[in-house]
Amino acid sequence: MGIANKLRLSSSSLSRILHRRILYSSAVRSFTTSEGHRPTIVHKQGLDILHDPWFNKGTAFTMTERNRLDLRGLLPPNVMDSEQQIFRFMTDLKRLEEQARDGPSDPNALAKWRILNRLHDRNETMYYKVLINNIEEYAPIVYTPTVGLVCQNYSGLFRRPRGMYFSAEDRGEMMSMVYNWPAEQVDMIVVTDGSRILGLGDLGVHGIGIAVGKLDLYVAAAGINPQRVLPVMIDVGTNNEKLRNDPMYLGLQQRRLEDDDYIDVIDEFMEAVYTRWPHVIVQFEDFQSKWAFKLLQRYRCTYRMFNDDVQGTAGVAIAGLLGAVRAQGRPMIDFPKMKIVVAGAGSAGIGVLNAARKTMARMLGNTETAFDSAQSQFWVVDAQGLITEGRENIDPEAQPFARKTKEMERQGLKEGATLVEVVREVKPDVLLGLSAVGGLFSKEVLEAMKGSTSTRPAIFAMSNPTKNAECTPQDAFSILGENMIFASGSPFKNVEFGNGHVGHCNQGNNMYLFPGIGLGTLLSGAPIVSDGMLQAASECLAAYMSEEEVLEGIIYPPISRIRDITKRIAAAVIKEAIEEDLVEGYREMDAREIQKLDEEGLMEYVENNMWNPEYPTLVYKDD
Ligand SMILES: NC(=O)c1ccc[n+]([C@@H]2O[C@H](COP(=O)([O-])OP(=O)(O)OC[C@H]3O[C@@H](n4cnc5c(N)ncnc54)[C@H](O)[C@@H]3O)[C@@H](O)[C@H]2O)c1
Ligand SMILES: O=C(O)C[C@H](O)C(=O)O
Ligand SMILES: [Mg+2]
Repeated sequence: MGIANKLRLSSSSLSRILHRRILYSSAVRSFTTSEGHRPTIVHKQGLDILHDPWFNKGTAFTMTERNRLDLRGLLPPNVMDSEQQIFRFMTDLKRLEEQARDGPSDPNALAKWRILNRLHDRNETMYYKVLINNIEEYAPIVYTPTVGLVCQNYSGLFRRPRGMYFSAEDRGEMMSMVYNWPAEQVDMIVVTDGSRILGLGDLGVHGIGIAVGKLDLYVAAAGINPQRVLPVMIDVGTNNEKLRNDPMYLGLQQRRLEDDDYIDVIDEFMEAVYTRWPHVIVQFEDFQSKWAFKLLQRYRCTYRMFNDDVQGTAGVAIAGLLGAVRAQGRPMIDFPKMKIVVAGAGSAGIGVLNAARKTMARMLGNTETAFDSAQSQFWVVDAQGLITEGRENIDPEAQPFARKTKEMERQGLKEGATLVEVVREVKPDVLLGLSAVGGLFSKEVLEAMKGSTSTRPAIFAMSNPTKNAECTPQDAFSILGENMIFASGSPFKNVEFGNGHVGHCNQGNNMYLFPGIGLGTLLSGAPIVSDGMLQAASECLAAYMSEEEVLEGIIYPPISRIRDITKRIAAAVIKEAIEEDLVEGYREMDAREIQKLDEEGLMEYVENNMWNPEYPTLVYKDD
């Protein structure tokens, strides 16, 4: 009996296997003959070779090979030898044993991530079906908070590369490198430089995990076709000394580029991707605040881009704050009366402050006095305490929110006052944290919130991941009582009071906005993401919760409804783009056809353009 019969193989599978064996034996021969390094001929390039277990060397491909085989940009920049690779692998293996022994609160989180990641590599359709059908259970694995742990352990977890890497070493090469990506069309890029990953600081090239996680939500929530998403890591070095000295680190082991050197790299990246994919949308993610604002200003009028931490977070926070107003049984229009203390004046905190001030001013009629009046509703505390005009070297982004010294004196507060002092004196309606400092809302601070003049004080502990949350819902409800409103950036369980009542823990995370902003922008064809489009997204989220829900303290939807809310947000974004005359069409739909759609038509248009994880029938055709 022949081998094919024995194994029940078709003749074509058999010839494929024999062909591989021939290649393999010739590969082995070439490395074992006395001639030493005689090259092996391969007939593959790019991702095909990385996905071929016979030829793949992963991070051990030399720079010459990366150039010769069109691999440039498809691997993290640090070239390793096989000894280093094995060291990395073994360390990871041992770490798994340690984690099982002394692991974090969910000892299975990383194991679940590994299993899902392997499925992602094997079968995209099945992966997204699993994710969509179990989004509540697995969003915390592929996204916040586990994605933070993944980035922290990325040198060990790295298996198959996903996405593209552009590094400081690639200057002058990016325009050609971008063609190494196999997809002819890319709709959505999420890019990071790894400088501020969640509240975990500078994780350098390992920050790629956050771009992968955000794009998972683009596919799961917004139905962006997974063949048309691209996670990108721009490696300009790292200021994390531990990583720079770690032999397992996958990125450039040098300090971060600064000033014009840094801008040149980002400019070159933007030019390269927009040259190949002129309609792509680029979401900037987890850039340290000093660059987040500058890059946003630099690109937002020329490219279809937005910064999720600045703009997405702002929209989600506004929707939640309006929910907190409604939860008091008051109309949204009462928002300008809210006193808000914000802890954290970085990219997220300032983004929220700017948007909240704008929303209040608009509600008050957009006059100059309206603007001043809105401004006086905020007290901002950063690492150095309350920000006042007395602050030396004040960050220009925070300057507009610096309180007047005299006015603060009247309130019994001075420059640098502590958070607890500010809360005690101001008695705010809302205490909102975007500080990345876990436990910042201490017992003392929460006790001070008891003095709030609101009938339903609200705590927004928005920092990620879980251990960076300013407080837990248990802490907050136990001190402030059942009536308060609570939201956190990472998911927590609701609090049971034991009397049949439940303290709702809302997840105030930009995941409720960015997928809809991206999808709406894509389907409208708008050349930029305007303030109006962002505002429409935020208003849509704010209006999503019913009166009964908000009165129960539910101010954000459960994640199980993320696909529905995303669809509505996308439609609202397109509607606003139509009103602003920004629509330029998408694929076969030209601008005029989109402009004619009514609300129902818009929803249908969005729904029809969302990818669903269904297997298509495949038919073979020779080239
Ligand atoms: N929930 C969400 O959707 C969401 C969105 C974006 C960012 N975030 C989280 O927000 C956090 C901050 O992000 P960022 O980009 O603004 O970071 P950042 O580093 O730019 O800013 C952090 C700010 O916190 C301040 N700070 C530090 N210690 C403080 C203290 N003891 N008291 C008061 N303020 C203090 C710093 O001075 C700085 O102004 C991160 O944990 C991030 O994960 C959450
Ligand atoms: O990534 C998240 O979960 C939200 C946000 O973008 C963050 O940086 O924390
Ligand atoms: Mg972020």
